[in-house]
Amino acid sequence: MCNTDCCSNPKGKAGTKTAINSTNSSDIIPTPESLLYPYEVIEEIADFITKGSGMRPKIGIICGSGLGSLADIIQDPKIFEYEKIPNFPVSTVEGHAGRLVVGTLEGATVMAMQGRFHFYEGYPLAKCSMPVRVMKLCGVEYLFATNAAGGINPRFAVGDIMLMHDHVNMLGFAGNSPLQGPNDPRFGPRFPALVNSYNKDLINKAIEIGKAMGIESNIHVGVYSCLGGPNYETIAELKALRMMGVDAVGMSTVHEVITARHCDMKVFAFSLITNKCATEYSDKKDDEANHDEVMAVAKNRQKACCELVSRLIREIHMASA
Ligand SMILES: O=P(O)(O)O[C@H]1O[C@H](CO)[C@@H](O)[C@H]1O
Ligand SMILES: Nc1nc2[nH]cnc2c(=O)[nH]1
Repeated sequence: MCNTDCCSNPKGKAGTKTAINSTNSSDIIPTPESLLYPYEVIEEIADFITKGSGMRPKIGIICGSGLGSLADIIQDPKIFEYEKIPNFPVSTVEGHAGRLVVGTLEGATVMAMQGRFHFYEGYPLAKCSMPVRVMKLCGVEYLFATNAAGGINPRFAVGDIMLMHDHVNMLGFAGNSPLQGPNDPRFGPRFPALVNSYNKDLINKAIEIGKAMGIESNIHVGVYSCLGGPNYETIAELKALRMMGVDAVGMSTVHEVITARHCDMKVFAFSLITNKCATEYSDKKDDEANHDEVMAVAKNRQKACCELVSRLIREIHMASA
Protein backbone atom coordinates (compact mmCIF):
# COMPACT_ATOMS: atom_id res chain seq x y z
CA MET A 1 0.00 0.00 0.00
CA CYS A 2 1.30 3.40 -0.94
CA ASN A 3 1.95 5.52 2.11
CA THR A 4 3.33 8.52 0.33
CA ASP A 5 1.47 11.66 -0.64
CA CYS A 6 2.08 11.06 -4.29
CA CYS A 7 -0.54 8.39 -4.91
CA SER A 8 -4.19 8.24 -3.97
CA ASN A 9 -4.69 5.05 -5.96
CA PRO A 10 -2.50 2.45 -4.29
CA LYS A 11 -3.94 -0.53 -6.15
CA GLY A 12 -3.07 1.02 -9.49
CA LYS A 13 -6.53 0.76 -11.07
CA ALA A 14 -6.59 1.83 -14.69
CA GLY A 15 -8.65 4.86 -15.56
CA THR A 16 -7.92 6.92 -12.47
CA LYS A 17 -5.83 9.91 -13.43
CA THR A 18 -5.10 10.82 -9.85
CA ALA A 19 -1.73 9.19 -9.23
CA ILE A 20 0.46 12.12 -10.06
CA ASN A 21 -2.02 14.97 -9.88
CA SER A 22 -2.96 14.29 -6.26
CA THR A 23 0.51 15.38 -5.16
CA ASN A 24 0.39 17.58 -2.09
CA SER A 25 2.34 20.53 -3.41
CA SER A 26 3.18 21.77 0.06
CA ASP A 27 5.28 18.62 0.61
CA ILE A 28 7.16 18.35 -2.65
CA ILE A 29 7.84 20.51 -5.63
CA PRO A 30 6.67 18.61 -8.72
CA THR A 31 8.90 19.25 -11.70
CA PRO A 32 7.34 19.52 -15.15
CA GLU A 33 9.38 16.43 -16.02
CA SER A 34 7.58 14.24 -13.55
CA LEU A 35 4.16 15.39 -14.75
CA LEU A 36 4.72 14.66 -18.41
CA TYR A 37 3.73 11.03 -18.53
CA PRO A 38 1.35 9.84 -15.82
CA TYR A 39 0.64 6.10 -15.63
CA GLU A 40 -2.61 6.40 -17.58
CA VAL A 41 -0.94 8.13 -20.53
CA ILE A 42 1.71 5.39 -20.69
CA GLU A 43 -1.09 2.85 -20.48
CA GLU A 44 -2.89 4.47 -23.43
CA ILE A 45 0.27 4.31 -25.54
CA ALA A 46 0.84 0.67 -24.56
CA ASP A 47 -2.80 -0.18 -25.46
CA PHE A 48 -2.36 1.50 -28.83
CA ILE A 49 0.64 -0.73 -29.53
CA THR A 50 -0.65 -4.03 -28.18
CA LYS A 51 -4.04 -3.59 -29.89
CA GLY A 52 -2.45 -2.38 -33.12
CA SER A 53 0.01 -5.26 -33.25
CA GLY A 54 -2.14 -7.96 -31.64
CA MET A 55 0.88 -8.87 -29.51
CA ARG A 56 2.19 -8.57 -25.98
CA PRO A 57 5.95 -8.58 -26.57
CA LYS A 58 8.24 -10.13 -23.98
CA ILE A 59 11.53 -8.57 -25.04
CA GLY A 60 12.20 -4.90 -25.73
CA ILE A 61 15.15 -3.77 -27.83
CA ILE A 62 16.57 -0.24 -28.10
CA CYS A 63 18.71 0.16 -31.21
CA GLY A 64 21.80 2.33 -30.80
CA SER A 65 23.13 4.80 -33.36
CA GLY A 66 23.55 3.00 -36.68
CA LEU A 67 22.24 -0.26 -35.18
CA GLY A 68 18.71 0.03 -36.56
CA SER A 69 19.21 -3.25 -38.41
CA LEU A 70 18.52 -4.99 -35.09
CA ALA A 71 14.89 -4.17 -35.80
CA ASP A 72 15.09 -5.10 -39.49
CA ILE A 73 15.57 -8.78 -38.63
CA ILE A 74 12.23 -8.95 -36.78
CA GLN A 75 9.78 -11.30 -38.50
CA ASP A 76 6.17 -10.42 -39.38
CA PRO A 77 6.83 -6.84 -38.30
CA LYS A 78 4.09 -4.39 -37.40
CA ILE A 79 5.62 -0.96 -37.79
CA PHE A 80 4.54 2.12 -35.87
CA GLU A 81 6.05 5.43 -36.98
CA TYR A 82 6.73 7.50 -33.88
CA GLU A 83 4.72 10.44 -35.19
CA LYS A 84 1.64 8.22 -35.48
CA ILE A 85 1.88 6.95 -31.89
CA PRO A 86 -0.15 9.18 -29.54
CA ASN A 87 1.99 11.27 -27.18
CA PHE A 88 5.25 9.90 -28.57
CA PRO A 89 8.29 12.14 -29.19
CA VAL A 90 10.02 12.14 -32.57
CA SER A 91 13.58 11.06 -33.36
CA THR A 92 15.82 13.90 -34.47
CA VAL A 93 19.20 12.15 -34.74
CA GLU A 94 20.73 10.66 -37.88
CA GLY A 95 20.87 6.88 -37.55
CA HIS A 96 17.67 6.78 -35.46
CA ALA A 97 14.82 6.11 -37.88
CA GLY A 98 11.91 6.82 -35.50
CA ARG A 99 9.88 3.62 -35.71
CA LEU A 100 8.68 1.04 -33.27
CA VAL A 101 8.78 -2.47 -34.71
CA VAL A 102 6.75 -5.27 -33.11
CA GLY A 103 7.01 -8.90 -34.21
CA THR A 104 8.92 -12.10 -33.49
CA LEU A 105 12.59 -12.91 -33.32
CA GLU A 106 13.85 -16.46 -32.82
CA GLY A 107 10.33 -17.38 -31.76
CA ALA A 108 10.10 -14.71 -29.06
CA THR A 109 7.73 -11.76 -29.22
CA VAL A 110 9.73 -8.54 -29.35
CA MET A 111 9.33 -4.80 -29.76
CA ALA A 112 12.23 -2.68 -30.95
CA MET A 113 12.82 1.04 -30.91
CA GLN A 114 14.51 1.98 -34.15
CA GLY A 115 15.51 5.32 -32.75
CA ARG A 116 15.95 6.39 -29.16
CA PHE A 117 15.62 9.76 -27.47
CA HIS A 118 18.61 11.62 -26.07
CA PHE A 119 18.87 14.36 -23.47
CA TYR A 120 20.80 16.57 -25.91
CA GLU A 121 17.82 16.57 -28.31
CA GLY A 122 16.13 18.74 -25.73
CA TYR A 123 13.96 16.05 -24.16
CA PRO A 124 13.91 15.74 -20.37
CA LEU A 125 15.26 12.41 -19.15
CA ALA A 126 11.80 11.17 -18.13
CA LYS A 127 10.68 11.66 -21.73
CA CYS A 128 13.83 10.01 -23.12
CA SER A 129 13.13 6.85 -21.18
CA MET A 130 9.31 6.97 -21.27
CA PRO A 131 9.21 4.22 -23.98
CA VAL A 132 10.75 1.80 -21.47
CA ARG A 133 7.64 2.20 -19.32
CA VAL A 134 5.50 1.71 -22.42
CA MET A 135 7.39 -1.53 -23.02
CA LYS A 136 6.70 -2.60 -19.44
CA LEU A 137 2.96 -2.03 -19.81
CA CYS A 138 3.02 -3.87 -23.16
CA GLY A 139 4.28 -6.92 -21.23
CA VAL A 140 8.04 -6.65 -21.76
CA GLU A 141 10.15 -8.47 -19.17
CA TYR A 142 13.63 -8.08 -20.70
CA LEU A 143 15.22 -4.87 -21.94
CA PHE A 144 18.03 -5.13 -24.49
CA ALA A 145 19.65 -1.68 -24.71
CA THR A 146 22.39 -1.12 -27.28
CA ASN A 147 24.51 1.91 -28.03
CA ALA A 148 27.43 3.25 -29.98
CA ALA A 149 30.18 4.44 -27.65
CA GLY A 150 33.70 5.74 -27.49
CA GLY A 151 36.26 3.30 -26.09
CA ILE A 152 38.26 4.72 -23.17
CA ASN A 153 39.77 1.43 -22.03
CA PRO A 154 43.03 1.22 -24.00
CA ARG A 155 42.48 -2.52 -24.58
CA PHE A 156 39.35 -1.81 -26.64
CA ALA A 157 39.52 -1.64 -30.42
CA VAL A 158 37.09 -0.04 -32.83
CA GLY A 159 34.40 -2.61 -33.65
CA ASP A 160 34.64 -4.41 -30.29
CA ILE A 161 31.54 -5.05 -28.23
CA MET A 162 31.47 -4.16 -24.53
CA LEU A 163 28.86 -5.98 -22.49
CA MET A 164 27.76 -3.49 -19.84
CA HIS A 165 28.02 -4.80 -16.30
CA ASP A 166 27.75 -1.41 -14.61
CA HIS A 167 27.50 2.30 -15.27
CA VAL A 168 28.54 5.68 -13.90
CA ASN A 169 25.60 8.05 -14.16
CA MET A 170 27.23 11.42 -14.79
CA LEU A 171 23.86 13.10 -15.34
CA GLY A 172 22.84 11.71 -11.95
CA PHE A 173 25.96 13.22 -10.38
CA ALA A 174 24.66 16.53 -11.70
CA GLY A 175 21.27 15.99 -10.03
CA ASN A 176 19.27 14.76 -12.99
CA SER A 177 17.28 11.52 -13.13
CA PRO A 178 14.44 10.04 -15.19
CA LEU A 179 12.79 9.23 -11.84
CA GLN A 180 12.88 12.81 -10.57
CA GLY A 181 9.63 14.16 -9.14
CA PRO A 182 6.71 12.36 -7.51
CA ASN A 183 7.04 8.58 -7.58
CA ASP A 184 4.18 6.45 -8.89
CA PRO A 185 4.50 3.11 -7.07
CA ARG A 186 2.63 1.35 -9.86
CA PHE A 187 5.92 1.57 -11.74
CA GLY A 188 8.28 0.94 -8.85
CA PRO A 189 9.68 2.10 -5.51
CA ARG A 190 10.77 5.60 -4.57
CA PHE A 191 14.36 4.49 -3.97
CA PRO A 192 15.29 1.70 -6.36
CA ALA A 193 18.57 -0.18 -5.81
CA LEU A 194 20.82 -0.43 -8.86
CA VAL A 195 23.59 -2.73 -7.63
CA ASN A 196 22.47 -5.70 -9.73
CA SER A 197 21.13 -3.77 -12.70
CA TYR A 198 22.85 -5.73 -15.46
CA ASN A 199 21.70 -9.34 -15.48
CA LYS A 200 24.70 -11.58 -14.83
CA ASP A 201 23.18 -14.69 -16.45
CA LEU A 202 22.58 -12.78 -19.66
CA ILE A 203 26.14 -11.40 -19.62
CA ASN A 204 27.54 -14.91 -19.16
CA LYS A 205 25.35 -16.29 -21.92
CA ALA A 206 26.47 -13.48 -24.24
CA ILE A 207 30.12 -14.30 -23.50
CA GLU A 208 29.44 -17.93 -24.45
CA ILE A 209 27.66 -16.83 -27.61
CA GLY A 210 30.65 -14.60 -28.46
CA LYS A 211 32.90 -17.66 -28.17
CA ALA A 212 30.58 -19.72 -30.37
CA MET A 213 30.65 -16.90 -32.94
CA GLY A 214 34.46 -16.87 -32.85
CA ILE A 215 34.60 -13.24 -31.71
CA GLU A 216 35.59 -13.76 -28.07
CA SER A 217 38.66 -11.51 -28.46
CA ASN A 218 36.31 -8.68 -29.54
CA ILE A 219 34.00 -9.05 -26.55
CA HIS A 220 34.67 -7.27 -23.26
CA VAL A 221 32.76 -6.66 -20.07
CA GLY A 222 32.94 -3.13 -18.73
CA VAL A 223 31.53 0.08 -17.32
CA TYR A 224 29.64 2.63 -19.44
CA SER A 225 29.09 6.26 -18.63
CA CYS A 226 26.52 8.62 -20.11
CA LEU A 227 27.29 12.31 -20.53
CA GLY A 228 24.78 14.89 -21.66
CA GLY A 229 26.31 15.60 -25.07
CA PRO A 230 25.92 16.49 -27.88
CA ASN A 231 29.58 17.44 -27.86
CA TYR A 232 32.13 14.68 -27.54
CA GLU A 233 34.48 14.81 -24.56
CA THR A 234 37.63 16.79 -23.93
CA ILE A 235 40.83 14.91 -23.14
CA ALA A 236 40.70 16.07 -19.52
CA GLU A 237 37.14 14.70 -19.21
CA LEU A 238 38.17 11.40 -20.76
CA LYS A 239 41.12 11.14 -18.38
CA ALA A 240 38.77 11.78 -15.45
CA LEU A 241 36.31 9.15 -16.67
CA ARG A 242 39.10 6.61 -17.03
CA MET A 243 40.26 7.33 -13.48
CA MET A 244 36.70 6.66 -12.34
CA GLY A 245 36.81 3.19 -13.89
CA VAL A 246 34.79 3.99 -17.01
CA ASP A 247 35.57 1.84 -20.08
CA ALA A 248 33.22 3.34 -22.66
CA VAL A 249 31.38 6.64 -22.97
CA GLY A 250 28.19 7.68 -24.73
CA MET A 251 25.13 9.88 -24.42
CA SER A 252 22.36 7.39 -23.75
CA THR A 253 21.26 4.09 -22.15
CA VAL A 254 21.81 4.88 -18.44
CA HIS A 255 18.44 6.63 -17.96
CA GLU A 256 16.74 3.78 -19.86
CA VAL A 257 18.38 1.20 -17.60
CA ILE A 258 17.39 3.16 -14.46
CA THR A 259 13.78 3.30 -15.70
CA ALA A 260 13.80 -0.41 -16.57
CA ARG A 261 15.21 -1.46 -13.21
CA HIS A 262 12.74 0.81 -11.41
CA CYS A 263 9.92 -1.24 -12.96
CA ASP A 264 11.76 -4.51 -12.38
CA MET A 265 12.73 -5.45 -15.91
CA LYS A 266 15.77 -7.67 -16.54
CA VAL A 267 18.43 -5.71 -18.39
CA PHE A 268 21.01 -6.70 -20.95
CA ALA A 269 23.02 -3.88 -22.53
CA PHE A 270 26.04 -3.52 -24.74
CA SER A 271 28.16 -0.81 -26.33
CA LEU A 272 29.56 -1.12 -29.81
CA ILE A 273 32.92 0.67 -29.68
CA THR A 274 32.75 2.97 -32.66
CA ASN A 275 35.80 5.13 -31.91
CA LYS A 276 38.79 5.14 -29.64
CA CYS A 277 38.87 8.10 -27.28
CA ALA A 278 42.05 10.12 -26.98
CA THR A 279 43.14 10.19 -23.34
CA GLU A 280 46.54 11.84 -23.82
CA TYR A 281 47.35 15.24 -25.32
CA SER A 282 49.99 13.48 -27.40
CA ASP A 283 47.34 11.24 -29.01
CA LYS A 284 46.94 11.64 -32.72
CA LYS A 285 44.64 14.39 -34.03
CA ASP A 286 42.63 11.85 -36.03
CA ASP A 287 41.46 10.30 -32.73
CA GLU A 288 38.72 12.98 -32.69
CA ALA A 289 35.25 11.42 -32.64
CA ASN A 290 32.63 12.23 -35.26
CA HIS A 291 29.14 10.92 -35.91
CA ASP A 292 29.86 9.83 -39.51
CA GLU A 293 32.56 7.51 -38.22
CA VAL A 294 30.24 6.27 -35.46
CA MET A 295 27.58 5.42 -38.05
CA ALA A 296 30.06 3.81 -40.46
CA VAL A 297 31.52 1.51 -37.79
CA ALA A 298 28.05 0.58 -36.56
CA LYS A 299 27.02 -0.30 -40.12
CA ASN A 300 30.12 -2.47 -40.51
CA ARG A 301 29.46 -4.35 -37.29
CA GLN A 302 25.68 -4.64 -37.48
CA LYS A 303 25.84 -8.28 -38.63
CA ALA A 304 27.78 -9.38 -35.53
CA CYS A 305 25.49 -7.30 -33.26
CA CYS A 306 22.37 -8.81 -34.86
CA GLU A 307 23.73 -12.32 -34.43
CA LEU A 308 24.62 -11.75 -30.78
CA VAL A 309 21.17 -10.33 -30.03
CA SER A 310 19.32 -13.06 -31.99
CA ARG A 311 21.19 -15.88 -30.33
CA LEU A 312 20.66 -14.47 -26.86
CA ILE A 313 16.95 -13.97 -27.51
CA ARG A 314 16.77 -17.54 -28.77
CA GLU A 315 18.28 -18.77 -25.48
CA ILE A 316 15.81 -16.74 -23.44
CA HIS A 317 12.94 -18.04 -25.53
CA MET A 318 14.09 -21.67 -25.36
CA ALA A 319 14.56 -21.44 -21.59
CA SER A 320 11.00 -20.18 -21.11
CA ALA A 321 9.35 -22.54 -23.63
O1 LIG B 1 23.91 6.08 -27.66
P1 LIG B 1 23.52 6.02 -29.08
O2 LIG B 1 22.11 6.40 -29.31
O3 LIG B 1 23.86 4.67 -29.69
O4 LIG B 1 24.39 7.11 -29.88
C1 LIG B 1 25.69 7.55 -29.56
O5 LIG B 1 26.22 8.09 -30.75
C2 LIG B 1 25.86 9.48 -30.87
C3 LIG B 1 27.12 10.28 -31.08
O6 LIG B 1 27.81 9.87 -32.21
C4 LIG B 1 25.22 9.86 -29.54
O7 LIG B 1 23.83 9.90 -29.67
C5 LIG B 1 25.68 8.75 -28.63
O8 LIG B 1 24.83 8.56 -27.53
N1 LIG C 1 29.96 10.79 -25.51
C1 LIG C 1 30.32 10.03 -26.54
N2 LIG C 1 29.39 9.40 -27.24
C2 LIG C 1 29.79 8.63 -28.25
N3 LIG C 1 29.07 7.88 -29.09
C3 LIG C 1 29.91 7.28 -29.92
N4 LIG C 1 31.16 7.64 -29.65
C4 LIG C 1 31.11 8.47 -28.60
C5 LIG C 1 32.10 9.17 -27.85
O1 LIG C 1 33.29 9.10 -28.09
N5 LIG C 1 31.65 9.93 -26.83
